[in-house]
Amino acid sequence: MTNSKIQNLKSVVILGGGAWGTALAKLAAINGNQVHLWSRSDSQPLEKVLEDKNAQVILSAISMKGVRDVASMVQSCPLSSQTIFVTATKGLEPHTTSTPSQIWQAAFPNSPVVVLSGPNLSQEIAQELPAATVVASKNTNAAQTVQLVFSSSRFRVYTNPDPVGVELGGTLKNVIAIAAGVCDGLHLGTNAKAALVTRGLTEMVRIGQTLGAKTETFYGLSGLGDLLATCNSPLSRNYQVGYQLANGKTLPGVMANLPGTAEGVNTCRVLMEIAQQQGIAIPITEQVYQLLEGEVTPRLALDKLMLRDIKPEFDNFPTEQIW
Ligand SMILES: NC(=O)C1=CN([C@@H]2O[C@H](COP(=O)(O)OP(=O)(O)OC[C@H]3O[C@@H](n4cnc5c(N)ncnc54)[C@H](O)[C@@H]3O)[C@@H](O)[C@H]2O)C=CC1
Ligand SMILES: O=C(CO)COP(=O)(O)O
Repeated sequence: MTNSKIQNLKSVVILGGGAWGTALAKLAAINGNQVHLWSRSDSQPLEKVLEDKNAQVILSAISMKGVRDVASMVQSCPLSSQTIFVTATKGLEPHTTSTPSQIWQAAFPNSPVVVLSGPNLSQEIAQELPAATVVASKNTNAAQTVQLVFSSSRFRVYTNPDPVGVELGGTLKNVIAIAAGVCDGLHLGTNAKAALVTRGLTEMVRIGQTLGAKTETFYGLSGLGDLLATCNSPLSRNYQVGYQLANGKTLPGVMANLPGTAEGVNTCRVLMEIAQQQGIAIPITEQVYQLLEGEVTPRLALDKLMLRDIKPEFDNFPTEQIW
């Protein structure tokens, strides 16, 4: 272990004993950090764990529906103002449309908050396969501390100064992954899949720009990288939702048998609210939404996308570059 790593050893508490929290706890432990994985089935209350462990880094891998409750539980615990919060949740809160990092930052306005997101299918990480991720924060020192906590020979961690972009990349791609599952479930071929994923990225960038993200971030690991991983893997729960809907299953039937959380289902609904409020064109998300609501069949959703009004490829292409 290098000197910088030894100096950086931290007391890390991971919140959420699901697939991702468990995988991240193992990654943090590789470097010799003291790691405690807390879940609501833990025999010890959260307050006691955070106090006993003197947590320096608290990472939340709670699914979106539980983030606000868990953040307010943590608020009532005595913590040092130096504590770094890390959020690894990929979702949006219904009605408030808040991202998980916004919820954590509002709960702890004086503490650094870091977003951890990337192409990280937890089952592959549990199998000890190599992967890379991004830790993003406005607080560079906090991002670098978290980078050292998780970096190892099988997990390469990059820092990034655009937490909004990194968080939205991981969140928005889940909706496109549902569409990719439909595409594969209908056996539409490689051309169709490439078109879907590429236009999906355009849609992600459009939403991201409206919500204050940097466009370049979407072309990195947390955007394109995660989009590629999730849209191409049957290990993705979001992909599975789309694949099984295309094979005639109902949404309640798919959700009942899904291992863990498919955040894209809820995210899609929140995105429709945002798009309507802000006037953003998100045609793929709109068809995924109608499919999830049972308003269209997978085939009709495809036809509606293919037969939209014809238009230029890019919204704002610099005219001097057009031949
Ligand atoms: N599994 C994966 O490959 C990855 C998942 N993620 C994201 O991480 C988050 C968690 O994903 P998974 O671990 O796969 O889901 P999961 O469904 O396996 O686990 C979710 C965890 O959240 C906890 N939780 C939910 N509501 C709670 C509440 N009110 N109080 C206390 N605990 C609560 C559950 O008990 C469970 O431990 C999701 O937002 C997901 O998108 C991100 C990267 C990879
Ligand atoms: O975010 C993920 C991979 O980076 C996990 O995707 P799913 O939630 O679709 O399984």
